[in-house]
Amino acid sequence: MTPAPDPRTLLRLLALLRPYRGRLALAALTLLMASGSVLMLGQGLRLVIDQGFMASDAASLNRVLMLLLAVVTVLAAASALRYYLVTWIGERLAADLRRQVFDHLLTLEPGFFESAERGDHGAGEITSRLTADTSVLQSLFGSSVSMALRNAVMLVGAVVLMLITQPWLSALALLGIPATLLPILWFGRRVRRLSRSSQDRVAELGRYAGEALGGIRTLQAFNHQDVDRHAYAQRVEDAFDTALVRTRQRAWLTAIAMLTVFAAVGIMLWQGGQAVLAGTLSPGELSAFLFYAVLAAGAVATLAEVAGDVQRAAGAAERLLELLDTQPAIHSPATPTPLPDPLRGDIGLHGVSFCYPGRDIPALDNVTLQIAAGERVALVGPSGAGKSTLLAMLLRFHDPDSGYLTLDGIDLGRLDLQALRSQLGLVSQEPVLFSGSVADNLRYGQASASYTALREAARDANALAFIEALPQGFDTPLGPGGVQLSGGQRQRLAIARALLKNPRVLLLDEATSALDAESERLVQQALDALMVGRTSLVIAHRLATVVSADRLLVMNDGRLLAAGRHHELLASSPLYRQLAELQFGRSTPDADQPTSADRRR
Ligand SMILES: Nc1ncnc2c1ncn2[C@@H]1O[C@H](COP(=O)(O)OP(=O)(O)OP(=O)(O)O)[C@@H](O)[C@H]1O
Repeated sequence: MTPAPDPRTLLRLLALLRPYRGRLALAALTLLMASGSVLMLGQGLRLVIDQGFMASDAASLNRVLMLLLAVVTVLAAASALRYYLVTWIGERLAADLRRQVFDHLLTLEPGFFESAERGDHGAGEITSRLTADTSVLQSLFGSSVSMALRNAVMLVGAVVLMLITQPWLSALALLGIPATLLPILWFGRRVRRLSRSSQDRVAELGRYAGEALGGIRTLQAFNHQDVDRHAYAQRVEDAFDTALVRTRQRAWLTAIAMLTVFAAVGIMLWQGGQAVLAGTLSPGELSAFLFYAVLAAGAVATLAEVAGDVQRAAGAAERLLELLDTQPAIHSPATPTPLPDPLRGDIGLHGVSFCYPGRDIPALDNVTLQIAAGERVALVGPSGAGKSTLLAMLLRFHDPDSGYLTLDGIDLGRLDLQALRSQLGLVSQEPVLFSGSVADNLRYGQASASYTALREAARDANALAFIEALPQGFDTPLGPGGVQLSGGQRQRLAIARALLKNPRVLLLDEATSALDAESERLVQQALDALMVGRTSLVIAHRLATVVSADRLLVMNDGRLLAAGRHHELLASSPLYRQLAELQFGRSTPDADQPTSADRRR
């Protein structure tokens, strides 16, 4: 059972409509005019029968028919305007909400989305709130609310007019309406529930097929077709069975609805007919009465249906408002400390500890570390040592549980978040490229970059040749439906993007993915160009970086175990020796290779 909607939620939704007060008032007016016109039709019917047909008065008949034509014209105009205004308001509300929610989502820290993915709602839940829940609200305000109001007005109007026409027959009708509607509503609810479960089954079919086709290479490589064919067939039959149950109920509903509605009309005709024969009711009055009774019954049925929609919408509204109420855990301070200009780019970690929510082992455990401006530092350590977490803390994707990080001696928490991030260039292991052209993706680094600047960055990142070989060069679309790039090409685009950003500090998560020797050389050259003159923290997976870094930091289980040059660590750190042996084999590379500091000299 859905809980009753919280009135505060509805009030907050109404607050969203405040800017559109004028249109709302106009919509209410057209609604009243349309409902009033419908009610007048009943009176028109009475006059046509009593003054036209029964009195055999052609002139009256014509007059009444002309009047009715005028009423119908008002009804048509008011209904069209009402439909337009109400739909406009619904669409506008959904558009406003979508923008508000998306803008707000962009301010939330990455951890929020990760915990939502791991949570019981499942991945994609937030995007579904953005599309599905806003659509529910759009249909609530775009039709359900106006339907409810229109039917409420008609119900009240019809009942009043029935009572005026014939009180005792009205009493009979008012008892008859619930008796007629109850079985219909009961069946209707069942059918709706079954429809929903039928839709769920069909959605499950879509999900299954999507996953199977999305992973078609793996599926075929493992000869999994028979299992999938069988599993899919079972789901299809499931969906069919559910649809059949629904159809059976729906067939019953149709029969019962026809039977009860016509029985009720029959009873009223019989009772009303007696009154007409006795001369206490005119034939026109009886017709108008029946018209109102059917109108009232229709209004009650619609109201019952809309009540369900409102409850569903209340759930959607609550979820959306909850999202809007989520405060970003990571934000800029009210009065941020300005970054020094020029920024040196030295970094400090002071007793930093951090544990991911829901994990009890710390990802970083009391790490203290100073990195000088311009220093090239490589982070090494086994998988899960906390290397990526350390980079993420510098970007303030997470804040430490204890301790603090500094840039040029200033606590990161005291800096404006955008100012901080504008000084950090991130090239991750599997760079994310967005839909849009190559140029659009490069301009993530610098929105206003000229074509010449793009070319220069691409050239320094060893990406120019392959970009120019693409069908439309810098304008080639990437992402879904666009051109697919290789791992090495993506990396070089990401490097060009970081070059355009021109940050003081570079955070590199080197690609471990199987780059061939040529791509690896091109990527490494590009990285070397990128690192010149900047403080760089590199998660090192590759031999070249390990030996050429100014300093290597050995991490394990979130702790910083040792720091030093390659040959120093070979002597002092058993873990490093072990890692080096794994990477280089028994024969370690020439320890006397020049470091970047040497190269600069
Ligand atoms: N988003 C997350 N939520 C929960 N735990 C996480 C998350 N990211 C990382 N961890 C955990 O934190 C620890 C450190 O992970 P981290 O990714 O920093 O290690 P790493 O040294 O970069 O490893 P790799 O070299 O494999 O990328 C691991 O135990 C990991 O399981």
